[in-house]
This record gives sequence, C-alpha cells and structure tokens, in this order.
Amino acid sequence: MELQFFKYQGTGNDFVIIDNRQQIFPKNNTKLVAQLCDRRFGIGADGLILLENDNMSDFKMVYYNSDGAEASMCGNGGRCLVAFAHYLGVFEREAKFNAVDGLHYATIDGDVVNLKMVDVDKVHEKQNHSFLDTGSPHHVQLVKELEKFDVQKEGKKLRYGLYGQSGSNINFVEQTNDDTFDVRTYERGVEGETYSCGTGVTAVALAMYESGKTTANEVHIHTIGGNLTIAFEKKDGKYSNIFLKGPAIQVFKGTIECSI
Ligand SMILES: N[C@@H](CCC[C@H](N)C(=O)O)C(=O)O
Repeated sequence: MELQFFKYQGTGNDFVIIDNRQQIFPKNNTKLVAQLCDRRFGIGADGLILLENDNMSDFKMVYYNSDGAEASMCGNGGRCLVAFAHYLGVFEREAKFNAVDGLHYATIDGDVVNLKMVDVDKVHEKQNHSFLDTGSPHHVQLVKELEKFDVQKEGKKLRYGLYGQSGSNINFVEQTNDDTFDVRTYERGVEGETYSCGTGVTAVALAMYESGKTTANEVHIHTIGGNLTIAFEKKDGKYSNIFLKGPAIQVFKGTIECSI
C-alpha cells in the first residue's frame, strides 16, 4: 500500500505526520510505526503523529514515539501538528485540539506556533534534580559544561535506574543568563538524545522558577535544534497558562510503500 506522509520539524525534533481523518492508518501496528521512523530503513523521525477528527475540537492528536509505542504528550509534535492542520485548512487563526493529556489551544503566526500546555500542580524538588509532569514525565538536572556532557550515557542510566521500566525523559540544563538556559534531553521511547523536547523545556522553565534559579515568567531555552520560549503564571503553588512557543516547519512530503 502507498502511504502519503508529511515530515515536520520543531527545533529539530522531527516527526512523520499522517492525515488519518479517513482512518486509513493501522493504529496498532507498532512495527510499522517504528519502521517509518527508522532513519535507515524508513523516513526517519523522533516520532509519528496522526491527525484525526474529533467531535469536541478542531482535530485530535495521536502520538507515537519512534520505538512504535503510543506515548504521552509531545510539545514539539503538538506544535508541528498545529502547523500541519493549518496547512490543510482545518483552522484559520486559533486551534483547539484534543491530545492524550486533554484539550490544547494554539495560535500560529507564520512559522511560529504558540501552544498552551496542561497546568502543572506540583514540581517535586529532590536533592540534585526536580521531577514534574508537563504532559510527559521529566527529570530536570543542572550540570556544568553541558556541551561536553555525555547525555546518552547519563540519560540512559537515570531513565531506567531512577524511574524503572516505564521511565522518564531526562533533561540536563546549564544556566546562561537570568532567564536563559541551555538544555539537552534524553527522550524515552527514542532511547537517545533528541535535538529538542517541548514538554522537556517546559519542565525546565518551571523547575528553574520553582527552585529560584530564575524569577522570570518568560524563560528562553536554547536546544541543539533551536530556540523556544516558555511563558507561565504561578498561583497558589500551581502553574497555569503555560505556553510553549517556537518554529514548526514542513520539511518535505511524499509517499512510501508499506505492507500493512
Ligand atoms: N519530544 C516530545 C516528547 C515526546 C514524548 C516522550 N518521548 C515520552 O515518551 O515521554 C516533546 O516535544 O515534548
């Protein structure tokens, strides 16, 4: 069968996106998703996203990690899906869509997508790291000399060692200014470092605010793949009106032959 696909990237976090409004995609075929995401035997991506119809909102997001398993929320993927839905003409200015963690709102201005993330009730502060859920689980840890840091080795160790089989994504952080941080992320389900992680940089911004490293409500993050801005409010110990903003770009489109 010939499958039409689109390839998007959001600060270097890259995705295969498929228009599944006609329910053409075999959603339980883990092997097929993994093969499409494979960088040597497939199209190559950190994850695969299906755009589907939703009766409560403009569209629905179904997200898979590159290992083929359906996963929790993907911030950069959400931003890319908004850009794709806009390209298809599903919405004009403001989008409302359903994802695994609930309803999201977003706006698009040229290539830049501003995505509202779920509220965060608790940041767990530990001795040398923080842990929080921004739609996906995230470990946040400050390190020195981030550029030279072995993200693959240390990320993998913490992902399984501290969090067991279900695991967590692991973010390593270095502060470069009052409101600016460099971040590198080891993503579970990709089992490696990605160029950027949207729920990850959101977690970093909140964790840095919670621990007093910054007093800014708008935090700028540099990732390997580009820059993202996170804006938020804190009221009664809880974080709300959290927005993740940055570019989301269509790279190419095509068809691939696959046996379904
Ligand atoms: N790249 C994503 C996060 C995707 C989910 C993650 N790998 C997990 O399994 O928790 C993002 O931009 O948020």
